[in-house]
Amino acid sequence: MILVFGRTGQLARALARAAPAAVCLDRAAADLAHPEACAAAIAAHRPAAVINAAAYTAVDRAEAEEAQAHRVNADAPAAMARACAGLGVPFVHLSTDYVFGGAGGRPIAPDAPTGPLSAYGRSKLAGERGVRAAGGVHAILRTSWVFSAHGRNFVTTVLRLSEARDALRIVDDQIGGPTPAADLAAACLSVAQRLQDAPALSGTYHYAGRPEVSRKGFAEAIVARSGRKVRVEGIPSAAYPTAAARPLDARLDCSRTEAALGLARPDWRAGLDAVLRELGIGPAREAQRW
Ligand SMILES: NC(=O)C1=CN([C@@H]2O[C@H](COP(=O)(O)OP(=O)(O)OC[C@H]3O[C@@H](n4cnc5c(N)ncnc54)[C@H](O)[C@@H]3O)[C@@H](O)[C@H]2O)C=CC1
Repeated sequence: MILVFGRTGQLARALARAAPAAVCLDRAAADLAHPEACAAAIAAHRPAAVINAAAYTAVDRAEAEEAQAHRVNADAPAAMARACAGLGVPFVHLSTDYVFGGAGGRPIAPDAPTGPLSAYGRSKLAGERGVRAAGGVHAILRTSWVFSAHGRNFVTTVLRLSEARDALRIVDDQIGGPTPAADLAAACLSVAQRLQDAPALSGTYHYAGRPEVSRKGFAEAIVARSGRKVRVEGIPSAAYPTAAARPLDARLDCSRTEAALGLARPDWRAGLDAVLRELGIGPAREAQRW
């Protein structure tokens, strides 16, 4: 049995859909603000593998709640990783492009120097370190720009705003790889399986959708493929101040993931069309811009 921390988030929902036999724990069953409760849950369920799909993901709010973000994103995964190491079962943990500064001008390799710009990024980086320090069989999957039909994400936000406005102002100087939650879930399950057979594959991997795109380009694709009529205008990040700074160039180099794990990068356009179908929005037949 696979044990999943998280039940209502984007990734957790996609995991539950892809692996109906998985046991998914919500906050009432295991609150990541109490790391010892997470370790106890692992001991109680004695799973074959553990995937941590829960996290403190309120990037801007984390600036004012760094201690809480650290507990959830660093202390809890470290406790989970130690519990997994004790049982000898693989632990799959999710991390983020926000552990990087994003000024490199080229896709970022997994062993590139980190340099988070935000409290959220620092908390996720500390989580990575805690997971590695536990010394067990593990994979840290860094991903970016996750979207699905559920919750607040870039796709659902653009769709919501496009109903109410004539024009959207979207930053055009941030680039990255949008990642469908469904593909990310499949990747997590695949990695969990591979680690059971080949623990030496333990390590840090990048998994993000392709092709790389600016936030504005992503918004344009959402508008076009959903048949909305709203205009998309580009603005610099400097014109859209947020509490937390974001990396401008968050392209993740995923070649190690492809070579070592056989996981190809998902095409986010296909994932976007699937999300639009799930939401009953369409048709996604506008002229392909790529
Ligand atoms: N959403 C994104 O664009 C990105 C996400 N990630 C990472 O991917 C992973 C999955 O993210 P999503 O599914 O998009 O996040 P989400 O925000 O959709 O879901 C997070 C889940 O964690 C749960 N949670 C928060 N605090 C908790 C606590 N104290 N105890 C128990 N559960 C708690 C929430 O209830 C929610 O169900 C996370 O590790 C996140 O840091 C990485 C890069 C980008």
